[in-house]
Amino acid sequence: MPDPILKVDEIGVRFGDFQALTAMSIAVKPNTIHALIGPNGAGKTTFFNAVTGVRPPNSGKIAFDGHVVTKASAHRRVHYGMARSFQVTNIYPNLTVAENLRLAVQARHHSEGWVFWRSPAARGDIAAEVEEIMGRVGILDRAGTRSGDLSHGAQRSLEIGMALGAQPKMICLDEPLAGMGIDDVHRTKELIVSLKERMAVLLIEHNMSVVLSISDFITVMAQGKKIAEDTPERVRNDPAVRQAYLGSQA
Ligand SMILES: Nc1ncnc2c1ncn2[C@@H]1O[C@H](COP(=O)(O)OP(=O)(O)OP(=O)(O)O)[C@@H](O)[C@H]1O
Repeated sequence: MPDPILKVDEIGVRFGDFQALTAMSIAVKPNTIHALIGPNGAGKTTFFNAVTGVRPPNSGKIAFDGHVVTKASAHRRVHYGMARSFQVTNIYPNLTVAENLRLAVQARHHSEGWVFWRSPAARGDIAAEVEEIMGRVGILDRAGTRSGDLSHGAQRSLEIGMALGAQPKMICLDEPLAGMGIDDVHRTKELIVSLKERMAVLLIEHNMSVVLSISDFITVMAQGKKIAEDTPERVRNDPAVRQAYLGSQA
């Protein structure tokens, strides 16, 4: 059994007097899709923010790939191999798809201290990588399109592509299917499944049929706490999970 790439132990997040997260723990294994679900306000985004360094927790511990990152900056976490789709979304709408991706790939080379990326050979490597990413996320035919002119679905694909430019060990996707039409949902679902060949995927997603069909593990949250964690099959039949969802709709 491989060690988890992400290990979160009993973290808590408080906003003033409000305890938004209480003793949340999770272990994400390499090359798996681990989904985080729960009714609105359950604390999923707060948890993501704690994991990715947007808002570090008030208590508990977070380890990523063997490094304790509980209080580390978002930048340091990226350096260790954590990516978050919208965080690297600094998509420049006036640049083309290929130009945006080139910036993402170059940023990685730069942070690796590889100062020769301006050489013709390195430029060739970067161009090949950009092309490979566009192929993977399904926007190769949009290489020359101004990013601001992309459809919503293609823009989300570009966001994921930008995150892939960092060659992460884990990618955090916050509602990647939100606002997508049926075709884009299907394509993005296939893309997410393909990601786990190379990395772990931590996913917040409200589209339950997709979550149940692609996840290896599901953690269910309600009111800032973990209420269940299991395979999709078992989570689907868990009475506490049904109660949490029904309760939220009442
Ligand atoms: N900056 C903040 N200050 C105060 N309360 C906050 C803050 N951010 C979130 N909360 C509260 O923390 C709780 C958890 O919110 P969070 O956004 O993490 O839930 P969520 O599970 O992501 O919900 P959704 O599915 O609707 O996105 C909510 O009650 C929310 O109002």
